[in-house]
Amino acid sequence: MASGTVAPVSVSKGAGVDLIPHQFQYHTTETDASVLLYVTPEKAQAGLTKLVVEAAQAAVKAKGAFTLVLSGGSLPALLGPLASAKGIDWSKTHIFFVDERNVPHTCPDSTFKAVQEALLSQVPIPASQVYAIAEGLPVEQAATQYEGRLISIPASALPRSADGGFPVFDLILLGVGPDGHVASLFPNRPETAATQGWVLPVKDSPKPPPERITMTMPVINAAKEVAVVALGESKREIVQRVLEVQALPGALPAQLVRPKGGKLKWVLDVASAELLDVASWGEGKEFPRSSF
Ligand SMILES: O=C(O)[C@H](O)[C@@H](O)[C@H](O)[C@H](O)COP(=O)(O)O
Repeated sequence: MASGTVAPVSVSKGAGVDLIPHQFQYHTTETDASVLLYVTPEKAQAGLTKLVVEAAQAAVKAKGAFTLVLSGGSLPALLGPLASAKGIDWSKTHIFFVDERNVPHTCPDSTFKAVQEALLSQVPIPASQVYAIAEGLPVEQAATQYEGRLISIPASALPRSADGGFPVFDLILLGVGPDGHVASLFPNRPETAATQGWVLPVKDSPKPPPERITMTMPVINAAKEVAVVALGESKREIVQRVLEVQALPGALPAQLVRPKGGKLKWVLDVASAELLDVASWGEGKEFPRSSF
């Protein structure tokens, strides 16, 4: 099929459908997102690795540094292949956490611990370039301390956005919870609606553990690129709601993820995309698409 032609996209679960990864602009009432749709979680993981490598190479070429921001949950377990990927200069890479549980780094709940085990322990990244939260502080102080560390990074390595002076990270990898939360920005919570500040404390989080720090939505939306990674059948309802259902502002925080000057990608597999009305993808909309 010639590239650029428009045709309905049918997504069938399981073998026999070779939906090789391609990118189409997927316009819904809610979100203009590029969807990277993979047949299996393994292919999605490979696609995610490629996405990170490409962002790293572009950033280092442009400014000599790559700033990568990670989420917790199931995301760290997907990062292993980055350790052997060609094209990432770890001496120029800086790792941050879009949110983090306010627990010791040795605690099983610690996202830093999960990322350390899955990736950082296998790559030559200088410890000073991994921005873990301070341990043992009250959560308000942990948030203030983390924000202070970000603010102290020179704009040469971490540029600031024109509107609001928020940090412009090169790539932020988000997960999405069943209630549509991203980072530790939960539905209808004041932190989610915050328009000021870079890092906020979260208490009584609906998702345990209860105390967290989180970057704010303006920081997420200042990024050059944001990828929301949602794989597997358990994500299919929330993926369909976020991408296809109009919700009140703040009710589905993932719908607030709209990087102003950047790219937004949803990394899905057939299982998580199963409920999407993909047939409408072809209705009168131009889909720059590779061949099937
Ligand atoms: O620290 C956290 O809990 C995460 O940052 C959180 O935002 C996570 O990304 C979502 O809850 C999805 O988690 P799963 O991918 O494990 O469902």
